[in-house]
Amino acid sequence: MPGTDDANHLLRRKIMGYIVAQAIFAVTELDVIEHLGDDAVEVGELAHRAGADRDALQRFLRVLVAEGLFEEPAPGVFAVTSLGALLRRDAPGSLRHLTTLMAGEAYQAWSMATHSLRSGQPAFDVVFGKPMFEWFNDHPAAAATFDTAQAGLVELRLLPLLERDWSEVGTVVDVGGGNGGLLNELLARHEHLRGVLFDQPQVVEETKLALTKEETRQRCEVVGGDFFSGVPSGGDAYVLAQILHDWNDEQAIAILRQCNQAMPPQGRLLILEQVIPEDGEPHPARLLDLHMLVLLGGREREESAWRRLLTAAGFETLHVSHSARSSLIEARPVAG
Ligand SMILES: C[S@@+](CC[C@H](N)C(=O)[O-])C[C@H]1O[C@@H](n2cnc3c(N)ncnc32)[C@H](O)[C@@H]1O
Repeated sequence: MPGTDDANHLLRRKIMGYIVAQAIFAVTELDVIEHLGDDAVEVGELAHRAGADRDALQRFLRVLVAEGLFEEPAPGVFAVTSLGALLRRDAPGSLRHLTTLMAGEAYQAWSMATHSLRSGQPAFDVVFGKPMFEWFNDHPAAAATFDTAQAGLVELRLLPLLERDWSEVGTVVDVGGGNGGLLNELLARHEHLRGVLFDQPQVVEETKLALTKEETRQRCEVVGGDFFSGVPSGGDAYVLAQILHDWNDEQAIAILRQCNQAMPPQGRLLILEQVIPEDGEPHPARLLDLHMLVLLGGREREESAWRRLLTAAGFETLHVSHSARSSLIEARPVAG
């Protein structure tokens, strides 16, 4: 086709990029991938199963065939590719939860991205009238969806934490532990560990229900509070998973200082985040960096920025290990 490779075509695709994302959100919301299963299904039948308009579904799917999520082995017959199958609810490391987190309120916040560009402040607050976590406090159903999606992504991020040597740790405090998914996994795999789950009071009320295994529940204390005012003391290790990227440097240092004050001199701080590679290459963490700005005024950080932040909060960085899905930064309080 003439002109497909030229700059005009390339740029038009980028400008219209949110159409692809929205098409993915929409077919995910109608469970199209679940309705297809492993079969190739005629679009009329698929539309019936998913409760979609036949013509619209065919047009949505053809956009996503071009994006590699579906294939059309015969005209009007569709099947899921291995890429699309990553959105299945039961796929190991399913990315379905990521679509939940990118759609809805998050997507609406992006409509005011220029505000973030001008001011360095979160667009979410302008669109919804208050900061995101405060807004969630007033909207429990949306908060529950957010918490469930966060917990669903835990599987992707957890590996560097699980692979760590926990033999020296008795009690682990999960600061901002959400609905307990991470601690659940950790305690289930390491039977000697005791856990303290710490989050906002209204979040931990829900969390008590999420600690599914009775045996795990017995080894886990659930504490409500505000990590800007203090965090539970007495832990050997303090986990901050996807917490500090929600906040700007000043706020992140304030949270880190609270952890520093709560932990013993030989304690360990374990930060699980996406670290932006310093090489300038495209990376999902770079996109997430802007997402954190638009939603929360937060940021993703390069390793050098993490080290600076930790130093400012009275920690010594011990090591940083990178895996495909997340990085684990380990630090200890500086003596004195
Ligand atoms: C992005 S979620 C991360 C949840 C979990 N650590 C994970 O990895 O899935 C951020 C968490 O910080 C909690 N949070 C926000 N502000 C807080 C505060 N002031 N004190 C305690 N927790 C807070 C939220 O309730 C939420 O559960």
